[in-house]
Amino acid sequence: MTVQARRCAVRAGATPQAIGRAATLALYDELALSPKPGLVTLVDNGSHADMDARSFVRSLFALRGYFPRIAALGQVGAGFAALEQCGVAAEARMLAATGGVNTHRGAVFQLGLLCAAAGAVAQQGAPLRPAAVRAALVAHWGAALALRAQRAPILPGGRVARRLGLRGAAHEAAAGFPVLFDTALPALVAAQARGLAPRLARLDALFHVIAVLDDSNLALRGGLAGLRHAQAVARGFLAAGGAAQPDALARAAAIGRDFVARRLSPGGAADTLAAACWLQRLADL
Ligand SMILES: CC(C)(COP(=O)(O)OP(=O)(O)OC[C@H]1O[C@@H](n2cnc3c(N)ncnc32)[C@H](O[C@H]2O[C@H](COP(=O)(O)OP(=O)(O)OP(=O)(O)O)[C@@H](O)[C@H]2O)[C@@H]1O)[C@@H](O)C(=O)NCCC(=O)NCCS
Ligand SMILES: Nc1ncnc2[nH]cnc12
Repeated sequence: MTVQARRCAVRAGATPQAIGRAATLALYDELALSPKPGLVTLVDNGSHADMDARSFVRSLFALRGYFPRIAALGQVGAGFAALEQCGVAAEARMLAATGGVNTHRGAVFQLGLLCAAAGAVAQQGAPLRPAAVRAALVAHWGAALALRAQRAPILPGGRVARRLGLRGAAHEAAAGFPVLFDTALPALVAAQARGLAPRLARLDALFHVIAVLDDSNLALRGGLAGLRHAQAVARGFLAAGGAAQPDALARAAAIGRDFVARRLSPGGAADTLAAACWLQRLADL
């Protein structure tokens, strides 16, 4: 097979179905990571009385058709209104599957947009590199996202973020997901390059995200003080060596107990970690 033919064959793997399946797998990568301060894992509900691993698995199952669908919309150059309509319908399916519990609303938004951007890159026949996905997101829907971010937020998290002057999900998207591309993915890649196993590399990346993200879940649950506490604790964990520490898992579990005691849950950071896992999975398509 010629080099050119091999390249085409490689890109032929970047179908909306493959892009979307990678999103579902990446969300499971996130769910399965443990310990994860304040968040739901397969063995711990964190700071949540209303959801557990079953809620998230049901949610993933309900969203299994959404991510390929929105990637296909991106592939045909759909406008933001069509993406938003697709996302709203997916949210409804998610809520129906979870009995009204908000498991992946942020992931429906963040990973949905990213899948659409990956679909647009695949349509150009280009490799699904992170920089190409980021550029496609901004080029196709950057202006619409900037307008979307100006809309008065409806959700309690978005309202708290606006009141506190934080960059909530809508603003993070309008900025081209800087924490994902400039913090989460580089931290994940650097941890793997240092030889950390996948579990520890993902844990290290999660703490890098918690340390810098304006996570509206933390602000909603703990106010600005709660958000700043979580960020400071994450910085402390990283300053002590992060997930490379010999007792990293025990330290992360102790931080989890602290977050649960304060009812803190960095749901936005969890979604951003999942998106970083998804970007890495794209390289295999
Ligand atoms: C644009 C929307 C996200 C809504 O706009 P809004 O500005 O209101 O968004 P936020 O409230 O700021 O965030 C919504 C969810 O996004 C995650 N998130 C939080 N901060 C950030 C951030 N800085 N960057 C990226 N993502 C962020 C987070 O989602 C995760 O946490 C939720 C679970 O945690 P939990 O504490 O349980 O949350 P609650 O249920 O609210 O609290 P309790 O009731 O349990 O106490 C879960 O959603 C995770 O995914 C924020 O919650 C968007 O919703 C929207 O417009 N959607 C419709 C259209 C659409 O989806 N389009 C897709 C293609 S355009
Ligand atoms: N594992 C998790 N626990 C709580 N909220 C989340 N949002 C996204 N993933 C989550």
